[in-house]
Amino acid sequence: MSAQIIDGKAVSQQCLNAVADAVAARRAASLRVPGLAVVLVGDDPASAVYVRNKNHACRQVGFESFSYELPADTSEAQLLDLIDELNDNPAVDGILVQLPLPAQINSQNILERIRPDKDVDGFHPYNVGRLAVRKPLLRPCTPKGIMTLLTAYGIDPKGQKVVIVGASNIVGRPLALEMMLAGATVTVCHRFTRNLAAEVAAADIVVAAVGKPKLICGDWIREGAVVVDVGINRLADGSLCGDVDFDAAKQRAAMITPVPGGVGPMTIAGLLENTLQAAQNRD
Ligand SMILES: NC(=O)C1=CN([C@@H]2O[C@H](COP(=O)(O)OP(=O)(O)OC[C@H]3O[C@@H](n4cnc5c(N)ncnc54)[C@H](OP(=O)(O)O)[C@@H]3O)[C@@H](O)[C@H]2O)C=CC1
Ligand SMILES: Nc1nc(=O)c2c([nH]1)NC[C@@H]1CN(c3ccc(C(=O)N[C@@H](CCC(=O)O)C(=O)O)cc3)C=[N+]21
Ligand SMILES: [Mg+2]
Repeated sequence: MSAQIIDGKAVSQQCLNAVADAVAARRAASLRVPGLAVVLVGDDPASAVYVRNKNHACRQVGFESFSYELPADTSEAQLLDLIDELNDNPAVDGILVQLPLPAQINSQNILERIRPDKDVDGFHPYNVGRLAVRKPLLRPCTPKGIMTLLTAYGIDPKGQKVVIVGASNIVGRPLALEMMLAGATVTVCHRFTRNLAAEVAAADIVVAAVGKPKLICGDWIREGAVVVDVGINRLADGSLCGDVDFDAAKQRAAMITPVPGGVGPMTIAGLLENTLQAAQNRD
């Protein structure tokens, strides 16, 4: 048996088409075209790829996109000034500051400076808190994208045992909240988890978000489980690979997301949906 491959690229395209239709409707109603500002500090090549993908998606849906590429030695004060400017710019509906930031900048100070209603990453403590109390406003893009992808494939986490490997603020932790909200029984694994293989083997749905190539072995996967691979690891030969040993896992899973073409495009779709939502909320 070989798993069905979950096509994140195709589902993300449907999401982007829906956003594009909404933008066209706004234009027809003489409403503002949504604007997304993306800020990149330094010249991390992987980050530059994401920024390019985001700009491309903005063009595709008809958003206005503002791109800021600041030198690696930018100070925290300079970046805070830019955030203030974007917070006050009425053409900007969403602000995304690409993480990680250089060491001289305290990321949390930056994230907390972004107006919560323009926080399309959903990383501001206000938006995290709204999700935690089950009243989400802007939801973190990768967890949101994963929930959309599962829904598109008819996978309902309600009552299922979901095991999330990774507990970061940007993926694992908010995904645990999303899954709880959806009625799953959730286990979150991290560096101090004692028997990762046993936790994964108990899962109906496994999500890997660690950043270590092939950390999750194929023979850990329960027969018939759903596998969602968030990891984006660049190998020495330049190719991309996830956190799951894909070829082995697909022999056991019922469905599995590939890397690339799985969760990554859904993150971008989630970001553009959030930006549209932020614009609608500000009308
Ligand atoms: N496809 C997409 O759209 C996106 C992909 N990514 C990718 O996902 C991956 C994870 O990103 P991110 O969440 O930012 O990463 P972080 O490095 O912020 O978090 C990694 C998490 O994994 C845990 N961890 C580390 N080693 C182990 C281990 N051996 N066993 C179990 N848990 C472990 C850490 O535990 P602890 O908390 O104890 O330190 C931490 O919670 C990366 O490859 C990144 O590039 C990220 C965002 C979006
Ligand atoms: N403030 C902030 N918000 C983020 O959402 C954020 C961030 N910082 N820092 C880095 C991570 C990573 N991330 C990805 C987004 C899209 C793809 C993506 O589009 N991937 C494609 C193509 C990848 C490629 O070809 O390189 C795919 O998986 O098919 C990947 C990774 C967002 N992140
Ligand atoms: Mg930092």
